[in-house]
Amino acid sequence: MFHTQSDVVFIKGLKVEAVIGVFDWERAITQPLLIDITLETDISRAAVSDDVSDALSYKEVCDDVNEWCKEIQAKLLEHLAGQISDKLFAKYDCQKITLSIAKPTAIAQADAVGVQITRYAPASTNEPATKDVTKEVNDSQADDA
Ligand SMILES: Nc1nc2c(c(=O)[nH]1)N=C([C@H](O)[C@@H](O)CO)CN2
Repeated sequence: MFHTQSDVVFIKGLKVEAVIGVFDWERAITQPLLIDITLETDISRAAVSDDVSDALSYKEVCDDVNEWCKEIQAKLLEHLAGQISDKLFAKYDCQKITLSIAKPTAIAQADAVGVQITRYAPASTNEPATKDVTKEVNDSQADDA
């Protein structure tokens, strides 16, 4: 089958205040995060109907991501990015997600530091988009103890 279109809904520079970081002092404060998200999704229906209920609403995504960042309170940006991408695939009809999360105040000598991930929708929407490494991590932490 030939694909004749490729559409995205994007969010640039979403500002979220959340607990994030590996150090003890970071667990006691909130820090700003700057988040960019690109969701590959078919916009044909919304383009014809002009009805937001047919669209993947960037407003709803912004509200969800803001809430999830505050809830997750991740240590690593990698963990936060993986969790958010899994949640986005579980809730929204999209084929591919590119997500970058920057910490603009983490390193004084840098404008921002962060991670960017690209993930494709799992074959079944019941599966997480990221490989489940929970057992590997638990086993290796048990070995270290
Ligand atoms: N690849 C990463 N490196 C680092 C992270 C991170 O989340 N991913 N986090 C930290 C600290 O929390 C740092 O932001 C404190 O300044 C260090 N490196």
